[in-house]
Amino acid sequence: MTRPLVGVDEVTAPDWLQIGQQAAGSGLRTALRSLPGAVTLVSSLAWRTSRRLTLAVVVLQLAAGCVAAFGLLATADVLTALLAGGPTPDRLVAALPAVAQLVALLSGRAILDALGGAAQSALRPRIEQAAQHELHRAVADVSLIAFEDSEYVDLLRQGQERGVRSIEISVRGVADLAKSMIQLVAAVVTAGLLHPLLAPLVLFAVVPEMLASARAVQLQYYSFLRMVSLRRRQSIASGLLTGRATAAEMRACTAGPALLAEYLRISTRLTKEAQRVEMAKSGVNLVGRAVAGLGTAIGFGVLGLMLYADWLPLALAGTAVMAMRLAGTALSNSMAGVTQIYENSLYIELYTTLLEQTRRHTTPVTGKTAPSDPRRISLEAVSFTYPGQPEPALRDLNLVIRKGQTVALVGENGSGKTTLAKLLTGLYAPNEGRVCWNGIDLATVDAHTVHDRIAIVAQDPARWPMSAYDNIRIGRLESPNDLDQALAGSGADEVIAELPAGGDTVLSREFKAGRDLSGGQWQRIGLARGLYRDAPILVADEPTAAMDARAEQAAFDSLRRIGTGRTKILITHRLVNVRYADLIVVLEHGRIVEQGSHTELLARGGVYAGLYELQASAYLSPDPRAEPERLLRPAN
Ligand SMILES: Nc1ncnc2c1ncn2[C@@H]1O[C@H](COP(=O)(O)OP(=O)(O)OP(=O)(O)O)[C@@H](O)[C@H]1O
Repeated sequence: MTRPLVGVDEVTAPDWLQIGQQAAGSGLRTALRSLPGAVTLVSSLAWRTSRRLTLAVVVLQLAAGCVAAFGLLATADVLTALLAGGPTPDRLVAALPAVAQLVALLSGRAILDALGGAAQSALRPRIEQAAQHELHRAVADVSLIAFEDSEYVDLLRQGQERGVRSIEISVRGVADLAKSMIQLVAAVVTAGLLHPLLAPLVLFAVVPEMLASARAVQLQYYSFLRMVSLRRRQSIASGLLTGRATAAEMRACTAGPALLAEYLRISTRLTKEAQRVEMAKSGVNLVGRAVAGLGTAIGFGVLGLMLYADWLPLALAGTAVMAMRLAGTALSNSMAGVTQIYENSLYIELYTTLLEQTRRHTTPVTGKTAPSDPRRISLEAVSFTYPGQPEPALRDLNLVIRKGQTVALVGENGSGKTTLAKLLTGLYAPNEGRVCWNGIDLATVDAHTVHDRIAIVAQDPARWPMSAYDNIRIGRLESPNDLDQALAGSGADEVIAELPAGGDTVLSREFKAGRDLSGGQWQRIGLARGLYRDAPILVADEPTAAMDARAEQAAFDSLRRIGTGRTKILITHRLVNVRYADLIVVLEHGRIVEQGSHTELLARGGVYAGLYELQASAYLSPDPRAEPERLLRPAN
């Protein structure tokens, strides 16, 4: 097989996939045992969503089932009257009260069915909304590091897409199952009342079909689990082919045909798998139906024998046939309900697993708050490894930052600057050691109280599909601040002045009247957001990488000007901008190799001095072409 162009062919299945495989591979009995869990989840969600509607659905279904039983008994009365002795007109007249009763019952059932359907239709979207809301609420609080765990991210997508939809579908399954079970009981009891032998007879035909459809569902789910990784690659490839982010480079690199071929390769494998599963399912269903047909024939045979042996009057035999038909329909409807719930219960399991994992990735609420204006931020023997990575990104770090200091984190690509900033601000928790504010371990306080004290200006700021003003205000929506100061300090005022509707222009091309910005313009908006947030700790991670020289100068000037009481952590590769920092921390391969002021570090002549001189010489050299060798030599 050729090496995939997009992603990798996953060799090890994610943990949540194995949970699903256990469920799908454990045979019908275990599968049936998983039903109560799904029914309970759906019912409790329904109950929490709307007690009134849930009660209405239950009562109406129950009533419809009872009416069906009485309908059967009324049918027996009609047939008994019609098949009794005497002249036909007399028999017809005698049957009239039972006929009227039957008509009333049939009409009643139709009304109950309609009302039950209406109550169910009103309940279903509400349950879906409740399930979605529960999930969103849980995921909104999940620790940031969870998004670095590819298994969790995959489970999140699958559980959200399929899990929530499956809950909605299962509501119908549960309601149908309840209704048809009631009808089935009514039919079996009525048949048993007519003759005890008739009760088991009505079940004969449907059991094989039931077993077959359960097996077919298992096959389908197995296939879904096997193809998860491939399906993810398919959706990524499709996004690359049609997405805006890659549109320009795809054309400029003429990568379209290669991506198209990759998409075709993946989708062909998926199509073949789908065909294979459909064939297997058809085979299983065919066998089930053949055996079910045999069961029906045996049922009718036994009924014929009972008539022949005179164990049953003809009128009751007629009712028995109707009871068999009702039971048959009810049983196959129950089976459809069971199948629907079973099929969806496997996906609902994804939803519940997702909720569990989300809670596992969420730091429990302790009720303790982080210091509101930390005087001292300290790292004590901190190490940090990204989930699933063999090597730590940061090792054994010790560092103290004091309130009001400007601290610059410098180092080559991948040295750990961004990761360190995330640890200092409580966005990530260390695997070893402690990150403390005023001596309080951040692991012991509620995460949102830590987040409340920080502002992040990212290199690639979030591009909210909102107005330009709201893109800045989202920095602190709950307590409005001085927008003008943030606009002027970041240069975002110049960006907004050029927008067609000023600050009210929506910054997204997904909307007709929306506008997009250049990378540097977005950085100005991101900086304005950070300034507007006005938090005691500000992290600026390559905040000016895409800005022009004048904007960069202005941005660093305003970062320098902002409140002396605020602690600023700057990450930048342009060392000219960090000379004024109170503390410069130099990272190499996840370790702090130097720290001190600009003058101290230059005097030391170490890594920082080497990097600084390299950059400075690039500007100072009268003719850079004359000595390219020296400029490119790594610092020692
Ligand atoms: N999400 C992630 N999952 C796994 N490893 C990561 C992740 N993000 C970063 N790393 C790894 O952690 C190390 C530190 O990365 P980090 O982004 O902190 O470096 P950096 O110094 O900020 O780099 P740059 O200057 O390029 O922004 C690198 O080896 C990087 O490959």
